[in-house]
Amino acid sequence: MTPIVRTVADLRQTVRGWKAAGEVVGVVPTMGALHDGHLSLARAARRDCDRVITTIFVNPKQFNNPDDLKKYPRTEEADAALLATVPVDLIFAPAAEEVYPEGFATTVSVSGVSEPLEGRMRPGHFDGVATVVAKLFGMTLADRGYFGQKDWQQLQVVQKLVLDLNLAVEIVGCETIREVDGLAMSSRNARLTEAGRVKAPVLFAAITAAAADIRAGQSDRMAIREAAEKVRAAGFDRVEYIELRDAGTLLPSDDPTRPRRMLAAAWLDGVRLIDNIPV
Ligand SMILES: Nc1ncnc2c1ncn2[C@@H]1O[C@H](COP(=O)(O)OP(=O)(O)OP(=O)(O)O)[C@@H](O)[C@H]1O
Ligand SMILES: CC(C)(CO)[C@@H](O)C(=O)[O-]
Ligand code: BAL
Repeated sequence: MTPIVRTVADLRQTVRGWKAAGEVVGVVPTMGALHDGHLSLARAARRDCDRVITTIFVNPKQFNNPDDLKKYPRTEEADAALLATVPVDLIFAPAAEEVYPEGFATTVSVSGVSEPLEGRMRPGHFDGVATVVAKLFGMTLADRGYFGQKDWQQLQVVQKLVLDLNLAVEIVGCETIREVDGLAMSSRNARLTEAGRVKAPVLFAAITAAAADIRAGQSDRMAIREAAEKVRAAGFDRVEYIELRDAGTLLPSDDPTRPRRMLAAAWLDGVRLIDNIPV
């Protein structure tokens, strides 16, 4: 079974041994409740690195909604069994007090790219993410960090964090793993009702169609409006946003010569789903 380490001191001791032997260390940060999306990151790390650490930590600082934090699934035993199939070398699963001991007083805040979209809808969320990711890099001494494109804005925030703070971590963005019907895998999908699960793939289908229409010459605004209508007509409770943005800055972009990304967030069955695709 994969060793589960709970303290930074124990983690450091193991990793220092690896580093002394000249080994390259990869880290896959997660909040647990693992699925094939997470495992694809762990497998990518396994291919590239001598040693792979998966962190499992439901980071209270990035939850702007206390109910969401309370309901977040915790399935450590099943997670460890899945990670043993990759396999990874170590699971780091600290308690909240280990990560944020009494007197903890630092917040890492990445301006600009953190602000629109998810940043606007989930105030404080990316400060929590940037703070914990900076800490996880410091704790694990990783050479490479693996993140999913499903959380596209998070990936841009982490890239900027590493650039601005000169962190010696190479960030690897891994493509979104989907269910056969197109729904992006996500731990929160487990909270959908059976009927909701049937409707959920419409989000991906609608943005895929909109991106194709834009490439074929339809106006950005019209294509996005049609996508939002499809999502609502499928029975989603609310579309928070469907936006076409510059893929790097996440600012509005009407320049088709630059890489652009369509990003979406919508509520179904009281569950907030997000997705994004290149345009
Ligand atoms: N379907 C997926 N494909 C690729 N990477 C993914 C996928 N889902 C999550 N990841 C990545 O796994 C890492 C950990 O994500 P996290 O633990 O939040 O899982 P999640 O399924 O996205 O959960 P949530 O329901 O909170 O969105 C992140 O880098 C995230 O982008
Ligand atoms: C990167 C991360 C593990 C930080 O808590 C989290 O935001 C996530 O699971 O995507
Ligand atoms: N998958 C990003 C982490 C979060 O939703 O809080």
